Amino acid sequence: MKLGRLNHVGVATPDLDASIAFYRDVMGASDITEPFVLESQKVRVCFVNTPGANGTAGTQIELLQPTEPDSAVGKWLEKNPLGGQHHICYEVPDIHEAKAWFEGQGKRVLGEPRIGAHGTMIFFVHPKDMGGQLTEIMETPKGAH
Ligand SMILES: CC[C@@H](C(=O)O)C(=O)SCCNC(=O)CCNC(=O)[C@H](O)C(C)(C)COP(=O)(O)OP(=O)(O)OC[C@H]1O[C@@H](n2cnc3c(N)ncnc32)[C@H](O)[C@@H]1OP(=O)(O)O
Ligand SMILES: [Co+2]
Repeated sequence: MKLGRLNHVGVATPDLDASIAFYRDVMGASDITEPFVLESQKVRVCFVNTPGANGTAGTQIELLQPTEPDSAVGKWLEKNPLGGQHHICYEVPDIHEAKAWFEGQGKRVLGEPRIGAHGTMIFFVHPKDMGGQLTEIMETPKGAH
């Protein structure tokens, strides 16, 4: 498998609108997308775009507010009520090759690949098999970079 760029850091929050204000007013972010609901993950989500070098797209902060307490982010917030860093997402050229790669090393892939917030296929690898880090793997969008 060929590891691609760091696509985003997932940050869970109990209050998405307050977090948007924080990134805008405290962190000086000037490019924050409109929030939308992704039913399949039970989250309301938006992206803080950070600039890359020489005008390229940088890494994103993915702000996540659960729409239901009984969800991955809802359960995590129960233990971490202030919110904070929830997962990290790397791009790969081929999602099925990446799944076979991790499974071949005995890592627990959580469910089947599905469409994520960027419109390409994603899967998650269990944090207990990844040094404590919930890891999202995302197929690079066609034509990107
Ligand atoms: C916006 C869409 C999408 C995108 O396109 O980018 C997203 O990013 S959606 C993000 C939300 N979705 C997910 O997180 C899906 C994958 N997650 C899961 O399937 C579950 O959260 C989980 C990782 C399997 C944990 O679920 P569960 O076992 O039911 O929860 P527990 O609370 O019992 O946790 C067990 C164990 O794991 C530790 N844990 C849980 N979450 C994390 C985390 N984010 N980072 C690190 N560690 C985590 C938890 O603390 C427990 O440990 P112990 O207490 O030591 O047992
Ligand atoms: Co994510």
